[in-house]
Amino acid sequence: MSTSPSLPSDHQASLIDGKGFAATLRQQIREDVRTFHDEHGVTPGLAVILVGNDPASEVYVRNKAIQTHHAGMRSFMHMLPETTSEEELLALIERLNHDPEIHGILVQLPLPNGLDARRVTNAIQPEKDVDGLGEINAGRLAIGLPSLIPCTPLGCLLLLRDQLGDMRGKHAVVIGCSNLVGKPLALLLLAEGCTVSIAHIHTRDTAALARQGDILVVATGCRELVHGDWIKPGATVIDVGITRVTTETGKTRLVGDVVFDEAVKVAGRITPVPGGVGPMTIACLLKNTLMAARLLVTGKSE
Ligand SMILES: Nc1nc2c(c(=O)[nH]1)N[C@@H](CN(C=O)c1ccc(C(=O)N[C@@H](CCC(=O)O)C(=O)O)cc1)CN2
Ligand SMILES: [Mg+2]
Repeated sequence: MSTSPSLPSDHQASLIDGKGFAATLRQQIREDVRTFHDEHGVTPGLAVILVGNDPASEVYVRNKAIQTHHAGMRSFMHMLPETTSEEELLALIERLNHDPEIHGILVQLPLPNGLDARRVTNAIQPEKDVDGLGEINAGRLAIGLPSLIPCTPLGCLLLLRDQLGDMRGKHAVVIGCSNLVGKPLALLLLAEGCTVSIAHIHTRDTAALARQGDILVVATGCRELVHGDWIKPGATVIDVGITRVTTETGKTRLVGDVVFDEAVKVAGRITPVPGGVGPMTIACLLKNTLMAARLLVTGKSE
């Protein structure tokens, strides 16, 4: 791979510190939770449901519980066996929907085979759907109404706003069109005034499209898909991928969807993996939980 003639040969992108940004956001949320409690006498409560024993999911839900407590909110964990039926899961969600101490509910994904994620996610009361994955919140986002926004795309948006400010007129290329990240993020960037292109499995020349992006977001789950020569010199690159790989020495490390060592020589700014987008996901979950509590208690979002 050769670097662009428009960049000095020793060019290095600046790193977008998602870990630091998320820590600051969590501290702000902690203060807002205290103020909310002082004003309304209510402590926001988040219910997290994990079905089965996926090791990565177990780590994520444990971190969600720890960070919920740190933010001054109440955490309610429901660890269900792999054998849980859809009816049992739906019955639990129905109970949580009616529980006044619970303001946010999420079901950790992926669900074990045999459980219909769409049906389960849709059973969550839209006002408590802090993952923003139900059809009501997804539909509201699509038509530009206020909604609970999925946590990872919200995290990407907050990082991009912090880095770039006004994004009107910028060409944002989003590679990946999942309901969890790519599609909602494309809609959020459209609302920011970007011209948005979405690349997916059938896109003819993804590299050529990617090279047009002032902003390039990669959320495919396909490790190190994007090479340095896919990136427009000076572009802002957001790498959403997280894949754990085992090195020759037997140790494990995380890699993104972007070949970092190549991208860093071309991009203007880039999120590292780990420490980029990942930490924003849980910080934004806490933000959504406080927002849901505020809406449920006061009927207002601010
Ligand atoms: N119901 C949901 N399920 C899943 C979501 C989600 O938002 N809602 N997202 C992911 C998993 N996830 C949270 O649930 C998550 C992923 C990554 C991180 C994170 O902090 N990553 C770190 C690295 C952590 C590590 O060492 O493994 C980083 O990138 O720096 C937090 C949360 C799928 N499921
Ligand atoms: Mg490759």
